[in-house]
Amino acid sequence: MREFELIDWIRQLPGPSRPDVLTGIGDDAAVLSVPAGFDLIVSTDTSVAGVHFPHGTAAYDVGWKSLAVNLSDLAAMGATPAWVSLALTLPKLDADWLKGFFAGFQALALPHRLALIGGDTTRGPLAITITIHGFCPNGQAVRRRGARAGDALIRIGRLGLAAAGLRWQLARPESERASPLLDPFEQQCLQALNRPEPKIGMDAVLRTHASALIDVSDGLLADLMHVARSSGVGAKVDLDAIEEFGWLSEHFGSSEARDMVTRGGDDYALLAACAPAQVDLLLVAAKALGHAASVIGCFEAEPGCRIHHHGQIDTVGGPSGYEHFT
Ligand SMILES: Nc1ncnc2c1ncn2[C@@H]1O[C@H](COP(=O)(O)OP(=O)(O)OP(=O)(O)O)[C@@H](O)[C@H]1O
Ligand SMILES: Cc1ncc(C[n+]2csc(CCOP(=O)(O)O)c2C)c(N)n1
Ligand SMILES: [Mg+2]
Repeated sequence: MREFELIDWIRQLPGPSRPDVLTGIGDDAAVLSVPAGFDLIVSTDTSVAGVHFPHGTAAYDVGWKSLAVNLSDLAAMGATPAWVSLALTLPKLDADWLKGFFAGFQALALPHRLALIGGDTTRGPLAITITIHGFCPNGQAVRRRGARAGDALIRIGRLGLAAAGLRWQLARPESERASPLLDPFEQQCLQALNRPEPKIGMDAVLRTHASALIDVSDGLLADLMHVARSSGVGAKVDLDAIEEFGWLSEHFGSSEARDMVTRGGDDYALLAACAPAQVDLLLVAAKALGHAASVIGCFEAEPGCRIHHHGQIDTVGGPSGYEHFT
């Protein structure tokens, strides 16, 4: 297969019919029409082999996760996704790998009516960069900066399981990392790492009831700190309210479990600030879509983040999540 054959093959993959794509793959640039009354919401995320996913990860999972992390950023704005562009850097053109990658990519793109509108293909160490575009009714995107003291802190999605999955995955030889794990809890954690479920489909509810939103990519505390700082408030997290902490403690002990839940990252859960009167509406909507959702703390006037655990209060200092270049 050659570069242009690959692009022709990508072009004929099934996609949703979207009248807002005036020109898609095949010209110097895509031509797109933003519906009247909506803001365009845009986000980019790169996934690099050995950095964002272990070497040896199944091609399907690489395709799924590269798109899932981008969908998660749009969910975290209360936006409805519409278009993606895909920049692929590949060490070689391997037809089987590409079929697997696009099967994983399409498994998310098709049900969410996402059109692939263009991209770029180059040779180099395996890396995937996706730019995702979506819409929000004018002025209604949910920002990081709207949390108020007294708001509840809600999580939508599991925390810490992906970090455990990463631990187990990195302990296996590269050649075995594309196969499932036998133990059901280990397999659940591996699934959380490789196939994060973006919290798409509750954008309207989030726009109505969330005062601030973020998705957890770097770690619960790191991303919570972004919301707290942007909003000019502080936050408290009750570790005992996160049931995964108990599950992980059984496997790793409470100190490592706490690190996985609070600093592990790769969760792609949403954190929402929400006025107490609206909490139940948000939780019901999230659970109706099958997501784990609960109140895990609250926002407070005092700046900084505090963790409550067994009646003890710790103030968060130092690195609180994943950082490149450390
Ligand atoms: N190289 C860059 N040039 C311009 N803006 C950037 C660059 N890298 C990041 N940004 C911007 O900085 C802000 C924070 O980026 P970051 O990658 O931390 O996003 P995030 O959504 O918090 O995290 P994640 O990428 O893990 O989902 C975003 O507005 C992003 O667009
Ligand atoms: C092999 C391997 N090593 C480490 C990790 C953990 N990890 C990498 S990037 C990141 C934060 C999100 O990235 P970004 O901030 O670039 O969006 C996390 C938690 C992984 N998934 N795979
Ligand atoms: Mg984000």
